Amino acid sequence: MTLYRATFLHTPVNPFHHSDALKREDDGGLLVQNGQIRESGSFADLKAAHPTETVEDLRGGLLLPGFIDTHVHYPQVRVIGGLGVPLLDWLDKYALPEEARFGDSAHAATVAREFVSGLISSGTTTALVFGSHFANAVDTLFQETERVGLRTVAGQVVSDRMLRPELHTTPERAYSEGKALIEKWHGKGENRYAVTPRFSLSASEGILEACAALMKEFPDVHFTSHSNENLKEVETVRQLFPKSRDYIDTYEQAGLLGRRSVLAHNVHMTGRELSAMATHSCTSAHCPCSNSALGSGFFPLKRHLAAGVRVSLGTDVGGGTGFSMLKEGLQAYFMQQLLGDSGVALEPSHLLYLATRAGAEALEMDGQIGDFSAGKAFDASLFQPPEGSTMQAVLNNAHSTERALASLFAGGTQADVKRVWIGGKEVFSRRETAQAEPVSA
Ligand SMILES: O=c1[nH]c(=O)c2nc[nH]c2[nH]1
Ligand SMILES: [Zn+2]
Repeated sequence: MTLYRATFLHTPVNPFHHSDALKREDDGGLLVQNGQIRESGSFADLKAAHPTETVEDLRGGLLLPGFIDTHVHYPQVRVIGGLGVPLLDWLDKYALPEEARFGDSAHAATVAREFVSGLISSGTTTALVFGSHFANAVDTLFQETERVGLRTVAGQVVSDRMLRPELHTTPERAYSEGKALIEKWHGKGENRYAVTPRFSLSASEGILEACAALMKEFPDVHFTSHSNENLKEVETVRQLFPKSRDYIDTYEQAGLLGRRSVLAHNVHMTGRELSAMATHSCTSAHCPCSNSALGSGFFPLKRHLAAGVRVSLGTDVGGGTGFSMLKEGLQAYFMQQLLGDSGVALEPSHLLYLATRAGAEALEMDGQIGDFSAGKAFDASLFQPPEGSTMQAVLNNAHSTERALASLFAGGTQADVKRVWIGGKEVFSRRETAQAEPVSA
């Protein structure tokens, strides 16, 4: 066993429901055996109870549960920064031309490495990933996540209209390729499968039926898609599905909504859509950097909370601006502040929860990951700014651990991630003199 000694923070319960949800140990201890936290508390108590265990001293930084990114696109790493256009133009101009390249297996493999290392070097240890339209590229992604050890829920993206011909499939192929990927990867190591129609705009009823058939056959797979992101998209979906009551209903009628369903964005929601999401116990993945970059709008967090809809956080790379969940937390905070009375005044506890435990709940993995309670996997990121950096001065002089956490969300970047563990295995360690690189498996 290893006894980690660190200043740590976590949110074992939901701060939107419990005012004292943020737990912190200024001189804490986490006793880890076979990748699992056995005991969690103050270092002095754990040391007294286990005097002979090896101590690993992580003091000098902040140890947080690994981030859980619940909406991120594997084939969009290289289009980060396509600014200045709204969603549908952004897809045509930036995302889809790049995604069409993933039929090339060498390109898919190179970007899979860029993608996985981008996530873990940002402190993300679990991700719900929009895969590629090409089954081979999804297979390549799973090989890379398995090699590195990233906890991954991912799937082949399926569509049969309004994108580009090379990205279109048929309901029959969507079913057969999805089934083969599920049989190969779902439940293998830390990989799980998510049935992933791109969005109702590009998915006929036939594609949604094929998705539903997969979910019926494999009831414990996940479901993810986009919804209600952009007003032009919402209007087009309304015209394409005249029998549906609204956007959410296109998925609901197909039988795709449930406890393991995560819908990204949900910026433009009717009251009925929010109650349908609450009824089906699904999650909204809020992607504030993407919503800002694409001018999609303000996420109605207050209405989600009032309706009892789960909310988690996603970077939405590459509509989003990078892999940092710290930046997403800050942007979520900014946008809620700008909403005035219609916004929610987010505190550091909310930001940490949204970036960690909320994602675990969205994926129904909260019994396993998301915080530092005993029984959870040791998925953790050590934030320790480089010597001489501004962030080091700020953290070293913070008046409290909670203030340090707020400062980390305000100014922390990938450069501040020093070490990352998944299931007790170190998957990233910053080189002090060279570019950050993942530790190979
Ligand atoms: O932010 C987004 N990124 C995408 O790639 C996409 N596809 C459909 N809808 C989308 N929204
Ligand atoms: Zn997206």
